[in-house]
Amino acid sequence: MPHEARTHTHTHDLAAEAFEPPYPDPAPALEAGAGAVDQPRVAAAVRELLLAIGEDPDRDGLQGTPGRVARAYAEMFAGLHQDPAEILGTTFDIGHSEMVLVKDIPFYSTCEHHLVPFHGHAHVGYIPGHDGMVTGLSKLARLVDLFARRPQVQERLTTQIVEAIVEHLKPAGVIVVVECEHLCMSMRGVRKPGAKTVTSAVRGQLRETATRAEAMSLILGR
Ligand SMILES: Nc1nc2c(ncn2[C@@H]2O[C@H](COP(=O)(O)OP(=O)(O)OP(=O)(O)O)[C@@H](O)[C@H]2O)c(=O)[nH]1
Ligand SMILES: [Zn+2]
Repeated sequence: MPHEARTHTHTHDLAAEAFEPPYPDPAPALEAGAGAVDQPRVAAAVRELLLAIGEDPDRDGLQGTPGRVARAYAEMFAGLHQDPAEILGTTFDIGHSEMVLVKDIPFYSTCEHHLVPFHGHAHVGYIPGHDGMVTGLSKLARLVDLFARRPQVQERLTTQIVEAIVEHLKPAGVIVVVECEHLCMSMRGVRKPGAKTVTSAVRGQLRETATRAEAMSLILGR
């Protein structure tokens, strides 16, 4: 199983303890969005799907499956109905102007091509803007989940996280690195279990060679 998210800051005076724990975290925002997936419609479609693959949706083991899948989809696609502004609306003015990085954030997403999972870790770092505003550490992990809980491709997931931070935190720089295994490449198709795809998106000061190298060494130093 994925290891726990860890946090690096340049200075020890950043009172990380004062914030919420970065991960794991109950997700009330997830429940708020769950109602927006049309569960009866999903259940009807799953029943149809079972018939289409040659199964009997009325046999004992499958009777509850359409409803179960509908509830699972409400959770897995809740991010379609959530607004990043609500997550990143909580900011703290602590006058911190050094890099903050939450790394090894585990997540699960769904490949939009095959509707099977892809999963891995996201590393999210930023340098606060001139106003020194930071967000709660857990909010970065929530942001990853928000965009992961949609039909996705890894590249878009990566840039959506970066762009949301740019838009809502107005930071001096942002870096997001995402590493995943795609089950559509493992369990079917080309069948290469263990192959990892790494994507990154970088904005602002973190594009500069030295700052970027520092972020990457923090991300890679396990
Ligand atoms: N760029 C990108 N490609 C992805 C992602 N997830 C899945 N894919 C790829 O999407 C492609 C879809 O290709 P198609 O040829 O339309 O579908 P397919 O016949 O099922 O392809 P195979 O997986 O090669 O069997 C595949 O190459 C997948 O590996 C992703 O997050 N990013
Ligand atoms: Zn796929």
